[in-house]
Formats: sequence, structure tokens, C-alpha cells
Amino acid sequence: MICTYSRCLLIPFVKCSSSVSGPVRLLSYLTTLMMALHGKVALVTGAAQGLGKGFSEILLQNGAKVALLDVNEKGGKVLKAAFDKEYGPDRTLLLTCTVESEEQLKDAFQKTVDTFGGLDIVCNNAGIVNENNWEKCVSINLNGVVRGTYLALQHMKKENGGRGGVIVNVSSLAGLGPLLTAPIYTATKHGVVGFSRAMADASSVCDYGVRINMLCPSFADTSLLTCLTSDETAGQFISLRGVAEKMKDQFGVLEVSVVAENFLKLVTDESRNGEALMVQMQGASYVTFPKMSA
Ligand SMILES: NC(=O)C1=CN([C@@H]2O[C@H](COP(=O)(O)OP(=O)(O)OC[C@H]3O[C@@H](n4cnc5c(N)ncnc54)[C@H](O)[C@@H]3O)[C@@H](O)[C@H]2O)C=CC1
Ligand SMILES: CCCCCC(=O)/C=C/C=C\C=C\C=C\[C@@H](O)[C@@H](O)CCCC(=O)O
Repeated sequence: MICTYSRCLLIPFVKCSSSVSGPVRLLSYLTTLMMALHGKVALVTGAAQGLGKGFSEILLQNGAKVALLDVNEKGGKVLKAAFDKEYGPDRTLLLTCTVESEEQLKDAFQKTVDTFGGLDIVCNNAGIVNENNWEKCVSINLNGVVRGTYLALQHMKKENGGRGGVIVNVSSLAGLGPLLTAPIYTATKHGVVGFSRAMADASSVCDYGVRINMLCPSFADTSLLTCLTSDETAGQFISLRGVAEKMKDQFGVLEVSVVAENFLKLVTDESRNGEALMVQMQGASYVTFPKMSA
């Protein structure tokens, strides 16, 4: 069966299951060799489901090898088995870890480099919504992105012998404007934008050879959306449940594949550094931030 991911791949992609004959396997191998990200090594946090799974899949479909990092070991194993069947066992590495732990994340980055020989693409995607346990929300959504960015630079920046590359930090539309039903979540996502823009400027001035960009999607069709109306995660703002639901209806809900296609733009467009890509139902656009007077 031939499935062409025409909007993303530069060339037709041949889906190849284990039962397919030699010639098709050879075609699949040759196709992989010709893909935009062939030979590249990527690392995605929060890869086991949702947007992280979509980002990992589109990286694989474009020829990259991908380290799948997630705190959910069971979900990670299910995804790894599916990717092994689709792309072969050598294209992915599953590493169970929490982005809240410096030790675990540092070990996961090192195992990725030891296994695949380098690191070119990092997606700091892991995130939660929890207005109740807001310290945990900050720890994962902001501290985790800072930790993942710093560890990525340790391995990627050219002054350390790295190959350069690109870091995509996942923010949200709530990183560009207030989401009144989730002020802590909003703060973390604004923090991701501010931190990433400053790091992109630092990387440019210091010539790290690493681009750092932000992905700012609107509501997307993942399990995270249950947090909008959950007593456990909405906390004191559960009274705004109706407002959240109305906003979701107004903004609409994106398909994961649409967010993933726009993620790929940030990875492959080497002209982009320090830029935020908004992804909404009506389309995607780069944010124009206010210029400060000198
Ligand atoms: N779904 C949406 O409407 C939108 C989501 N986002 C952001 O996209 C990112 C991914 O969210 P979704 O895929 O929607 O959520 P999801 O809940 O479907 O997936 C999140 C993944 O991150 C993992 N994770 C959670 N805490 C972790 C930790 N401490 N360490 C490692 N992995 C951890 C989970 O196990 C899960 O696999 C988040 O940063 C979220 O804020 C941004 C805009 C819209
Ligand atoms: C709390 C659940 C978060 C789920 C995941 C997520 O990040 C979703 C974000 C989606 C949209 C956020 C929109 C924020 C809009 C505000 O900044 C405000 O501008 C909207 C005001 C209404 C308007 O249309 O102007």
C-alpha cells in the first residue's frame, strides 16, 4: 500500500509492513535515504501520545531517528511497538523519564547520543494542565522546557563539538494571550515563549549553530482537553468550565496531523530562529512581536 504524506514529505512515502516482499522493502529503504531528515537524530519529550506522538511520527516519516521520552512507560511501550512495526526497530529509542528530573533527563539525552551518534532536533513538548497542583504545572511546563533546552544545547552547540540543529519548544496560543480559565498554564506557556526568544537571540550572538523556535497551537484533539472541565485539574477555576467549553467551540479543535505538519516547518525552515508559529483552524502564521525602542 502506498500512502503519500504529500503535504509533508518531499517525495512519495511507501508504507512498509513486516510482511512486504523484498523489492518494496528496498523501495522503502531508498525512499528513506532520499528524505529531508535522513541521517538526522531527534528527541521528543512527551512522545507517548497526543501531539508528541504526532511530532515523532512525522519525524520518522521524513527519515529521522527519534528518541521517544515519556513518563508514561506503558504508553511508551505501546507506541514503540507500533513504530517498530511501521518503521523498523532501529529507528526509535524509548526512554522512560520525567522532565522534572535533571538526572533522568540528562541520562536520556546521553543515551540518545550514545545510541544514535549525535543530536540534531529536540522537541520539548511534555506538558500538563493543573491549576490545583500549580507547582507541578510550572515544574513540567516551564522548568522541564528550560532543562530540555539546556541539555539539548550541551549536546548540539558547535563549540561543544555538536552538529548544531534546531530546538522546538511547545507553547500554546495561551503563551501569547491570557487563558482566563488556566492562569498558571498561561504563565508557563508565556514563560516558554519569553525563554525561547531570549535563548534564540543568545544562540545567534554566541554562534551556537542551534535555532530555537516556538510552536503555539490552539486547541488540539488530544486527551489534554479533558483538563478544561476536570475538577481535579481546573481547581478554583472549575466555575469557569462553561467559558472554557465555549472558547473551545469558538476556536475549534485542530487535528494532531495539522499541528505536526506545522511543527515540521519549524524543523526544516533554516531561516527561522526565535520565531513563534501560531496554528489555528483558519491556518498558521508567524507572530510579529512588538519592537522595543532602543
Ligand atoms: N492539546 C492541546 O489543545 C494543546 C496542547 N499544547 C501543548 O502541547 C503539549 C503536548 O500536549 P498534548 O499532546 O495535548 O497532551 P497529552 O496529555 O495528550 O500528552 C502529553 C504527554 O506528555 C507526557 N508527560 C506529562 N508529564 C510528563 C513529564 N513530567 N515528563 C515526561 N513526559 C510527561 C504524558 O505522559 C503524555 O504522553 C503540551 O505542552 C501542551 O501544553 C499546546 C496547545 C494546545
Ligand atoms: C487549559 C486548557 C489548555 C488546553 C491546551 C491549550 O493550550 C489550548 C489553547 C487554546 C487556545 C487559547 C486561546 C487564548 C486566547 C486568549 O489569549 C484570548 O485572546 C481570547 C479572547 C477571545 C477572543 O477571541 O479574542
